[in-house]
Amino acid sequence: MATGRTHRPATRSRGIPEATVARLPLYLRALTGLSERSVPTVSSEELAAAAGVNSAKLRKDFSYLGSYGTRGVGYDVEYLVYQISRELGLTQDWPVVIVGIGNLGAALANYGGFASRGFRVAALIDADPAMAGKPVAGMPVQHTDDLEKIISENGVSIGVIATPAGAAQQVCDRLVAAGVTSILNFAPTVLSVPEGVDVRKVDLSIELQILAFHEQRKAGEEAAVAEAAAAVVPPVRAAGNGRKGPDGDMPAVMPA
Ligand SMILES: NC(=O)c1ccc[n+]([C@@H]2O[C@H](COP(=O)([O-])OP(=O)(O)OC[C@H]3O[C@@H](n4cnc5c(N)ncnc54)[C@H](O)[C@@H]3O)[C@@H](O)[C@H]2O)c1
Repeated sequence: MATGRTHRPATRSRGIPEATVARLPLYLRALTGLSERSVPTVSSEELAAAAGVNSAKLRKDFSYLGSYGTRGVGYDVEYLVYQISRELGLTQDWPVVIVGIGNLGAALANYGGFASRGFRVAALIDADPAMAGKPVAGMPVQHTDDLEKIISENGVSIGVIATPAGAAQQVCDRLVAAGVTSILNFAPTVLSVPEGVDVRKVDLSIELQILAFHEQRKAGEEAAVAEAAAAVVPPVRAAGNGRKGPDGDMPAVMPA
């Protein structure tokens, strides 16, 4: 659901294409589910179905990791979890700051899924002085005045922006100047960043608009099918025994 804007080339330095990198979290999520259920091995077909990916694509993706599975047995779930986590850099802890602790920022701060995936929320930052010191998700909100200090003291390289759109570029510039090199942007605006800084944009309304497009197309197709059905001339009854078939009007024996 994230749409990426990145300054990296389409193929990463270690030869793993960006499209493969984008699918690794899907495999990891499916594998984590299997691991939690203590499933020891999984076939490429099963894993592909669980991740919502084509199995040939999955095998090709895993070949970049040097993982080929064992014929008749499949892939070792735990080892694959380790391999993908290592490839994504999740075997280390990533401190993250969230800037803009309104409705969305607070919801993100309260989301337990970051920590379980190796992302530690190191600080919550907001420009509203009235929020400073107030606890959200068990942490005191800190004022933007201290943004640079917080980034440097916590060695933060990933920043999450959940401010209004009008403030996002300025927040982004400060994060980048303070040393952040990856940004997850929830604000509905396009951010400009220097070379070497990765930006991922999440916009649920864009996802909904895409679904609306498909809904509209489905409705159009249904209308066309209904129109075509209405236009069909009833079949001519076969000359012959005059008996009706099991479908009522249809003759039991269709004319050649
Ligand atoms: N991507 C999505 O799918 C999605 C979904 C919901 C909201 N949003 C966007 O997320 C953003 C936040 O939405 P919300 O409903 O939480 O808004 P909100 O008004 O509840 O919260 C915004 C917070 O940002 C703070 N803020 C404002 N300027 C700031 C600055 N310069 N530095 C630091 N903090 C600052 C405010 O004090 C406030 O606490 C909006 O841009 C909204 O459009 C995106």
